[in-house]
Amino acid sequence: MPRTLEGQITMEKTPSYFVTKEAPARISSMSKGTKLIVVVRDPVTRAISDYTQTLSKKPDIPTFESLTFKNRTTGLIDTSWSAIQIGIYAKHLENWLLYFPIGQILFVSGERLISDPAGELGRVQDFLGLKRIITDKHFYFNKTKGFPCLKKAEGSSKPHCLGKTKGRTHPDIDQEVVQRLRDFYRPFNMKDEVMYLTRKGGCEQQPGPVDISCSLGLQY
Ligand SMILES: Nc1ncnc2c1ncn2[C@@H]1O[C@H](COP(=O)(O)OS(=O)(=O)O)[C@@H](OP(=O)(O)O)[C@H]1O
Repeated sequence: MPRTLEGQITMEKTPSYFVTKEAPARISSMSKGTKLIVVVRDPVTRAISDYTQTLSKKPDIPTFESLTFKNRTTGLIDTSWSAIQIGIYAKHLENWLLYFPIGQILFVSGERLISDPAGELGRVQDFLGLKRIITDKHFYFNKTKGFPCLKKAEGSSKPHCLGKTKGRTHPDIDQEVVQRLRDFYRPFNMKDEVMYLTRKGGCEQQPGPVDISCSLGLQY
C-alpha cells in the first residue's frame, strides 16, 4: 500500500478479497480502521456472470447447468464450484465479522449501480466521509452498451463506458436450474444478518477478533 498523506484516502480494489479466508486478519493487522466496501449482486446472476467470463476464455467448458450440480438427479449443488461458492455471501461475511464491526462495512448493490449509479455512489461518498461530488450529472445511459457510462472520463472531455469484458450478454440458463439456485441461496442472503447487527450495535465497537456468538444474527 502506498503511504497515505493527510487529506488523502487510499483505495484498493480486489474482487477476491471478500471470499479469501486470510484477507480479514491481514487487513485488520495492517489497519484496524480500514473501511470495507463490498459490491454484491443477486448470487444467481453473479454465478452466471462468472460462468460467462470463463466461457469467453475457454469456450469448451461444460454447460452452466452441468457444472451447477454434483448430481443432477438428486439436485445436489456443487458448492465447490467457485461460481457457486463465491455467492454464499453470508458465510464469507462471517469471516469478516471476526475482525471488523459491521459499521465499517458498506454493501453496495450491483443492481443499483446499474439502475441508479449516482445514488449508489452517493452512499459510498457518505460512507467515506466525502462531500457528494459525483452526482447524476456525471452519468448518461448508453443505449448501445445498455449500461450507464460516464459523460466525461477522468482527465478527458470524452464519454467513457466500461470495456467489453463488462456487461457481456449472458447465455440462457434452464429456468428450473435458476430456480433451484435461488432456493439454494435464500438462507445465505445477508440482508437479515446485516440489519440485525446494525440494529444490535453490540458487535460494532471493537475491531479485532470478536466472539462470533456476538453475531447471533448469523443463523443458517
Ligand atoms: N456501467 C456499467 N457498465 C458495464 N457493466 C456494469 C456497469 N455497472 C455495473 N456493471 C456490471 O459489472 C459487472 C462486471 O463486474 P465484475 O464483477 O466482473 O467486475 S470485477 O470482477 O469486480 O472487476 C457486469 O456483469 P456482467 O453483466 O455479467 O458482465 C455488469 O453487470
